[in-house]
Amino acid sequence: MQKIVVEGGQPLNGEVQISGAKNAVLPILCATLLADAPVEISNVPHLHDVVTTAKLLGELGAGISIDERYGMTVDPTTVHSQVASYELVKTMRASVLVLGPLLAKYGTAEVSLPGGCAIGSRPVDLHIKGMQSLGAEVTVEHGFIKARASRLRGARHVFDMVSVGATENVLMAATMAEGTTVLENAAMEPEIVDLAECLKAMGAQIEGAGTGRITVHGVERLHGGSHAVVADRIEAGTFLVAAAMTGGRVTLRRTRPDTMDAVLDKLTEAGATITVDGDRITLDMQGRRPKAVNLTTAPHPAFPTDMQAQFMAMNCIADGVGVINETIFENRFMHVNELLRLGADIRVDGHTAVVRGVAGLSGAPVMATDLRASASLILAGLVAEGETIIDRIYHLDRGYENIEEKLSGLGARIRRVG
Ligand SMILES: CC(=O)N[C@H]1[C@@H](OP(=O)(O)OP(=O)(O)OC[C@H]2O[C@@H](n3ccc(=O)[nH]c3=O)[C@H](O)[C@@H]2O)O[C@H](CO)[C@@H](O)[C@@H]1O
Ligand SMILES: C=C(OP(=O)(O)O)C(=O)O
Repeated sequence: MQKIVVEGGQPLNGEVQISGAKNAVLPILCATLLADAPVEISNVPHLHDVVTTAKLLGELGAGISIDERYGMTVDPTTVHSQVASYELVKTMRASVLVLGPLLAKYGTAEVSLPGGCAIGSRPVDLHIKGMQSLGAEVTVEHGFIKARASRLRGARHVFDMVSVGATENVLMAATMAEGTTVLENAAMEPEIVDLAECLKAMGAQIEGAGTGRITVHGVERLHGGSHAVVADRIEAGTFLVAAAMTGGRVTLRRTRPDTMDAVLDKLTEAGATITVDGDRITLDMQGRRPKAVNLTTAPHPAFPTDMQAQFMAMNCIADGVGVINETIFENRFMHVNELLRLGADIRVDGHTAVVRGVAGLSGAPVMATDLRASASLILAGLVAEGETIIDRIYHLDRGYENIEEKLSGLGARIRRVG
């Protein structure tokens, strides 16, 4: 099995280009199922999850073509199946996002229940309730969500809690429903705005994406179109934390700074000088040690749960004590025990982790448990003395494009072995 080996001690310096967002491209690829002609998606990141989604769309019958310039064209006109198998859904829970498009377009969908994952139980009840509000008959049988509706009907739907995936699924379904849908307590993440932009390019009528109330006027059909995926704010944040932890100076190209307020504020609080120039973000730490920061994860625009593990790694070597509250997922502290193996001082009590900064970490073999946990271990490895060997990096390949090449380009000593 492949591993990543990091030798700590190099401050990062230089420029790096940020890829398209994993959490935007996955729903967008599912949304292409709604169209009645090919849809071209550009700025597609090379990620394992994108390959899995392409396989899923292919299984449904869609034609997929890929060009070298990070472009992907999905031709949904050949779709002949409305069944998403357990084999694919279990490896990537975002597969559940084909439910809304298939149901809206074909009046039927059978999608395997995704099950939980390392970070929490992750139910899909809110997705199901949303489809029921639009008039679908939904049952759960033999591990599958089975949904039917001759045509979905627009409705007012209030989400019980803020969910990115449920908002996306119901938004996609509503685009082809009869009449108007109003989604209240909708998630406001930038990836939802990007999905709505893509749907609009396909002819959907959507207002209010990026706010808590999204209004959708259903249309009879969606046509082909083209869309460029928004920059990955989590990848960008991960590189900024890497620069801050190593006392370096790094410029990110092709970012969307307006989607990153909470993360940029926390990095400034940690002592970094941040400069934004159009789509470029420069972080300069001038060799200083970061100051510990307190943070609480919450839905956008508050601090993202997908950056919690990386900031925990930074607090491990920061000056002072940082208190981290995780409010989104019930089990998203799996990286703690691995960071402890590197010499960190962290105490967990329920949803709170108290991190006391230590003068230095020491490299050791560690195991990645989930995507962002893997990133936090690389970050810790960049400052640890000696070698940190990270196992189970398949998690990392789900969501980071060429991370070791990008970090090497900034001067890190990192390599993939095995
Ligand atoms: C592919 C993708 O975009 N993944 C992101 C998406 O995941 P995902 O869309 O799965 O996350 P949600 O926003 O739905 O989850 C938020 C919370 O709602 C709960 N919940 C969700 C749905 C539901 O039907 N019932 C329910 O109880 C979840 O268990 C969790 O506690 O948003 C998360 C929160 O920003 C991010 O960490 C993930 O990276
Ligand atoms: C938790 C994440 O992804 P997913 O929802 O695909 O598991 C993530 O991107 O950090």
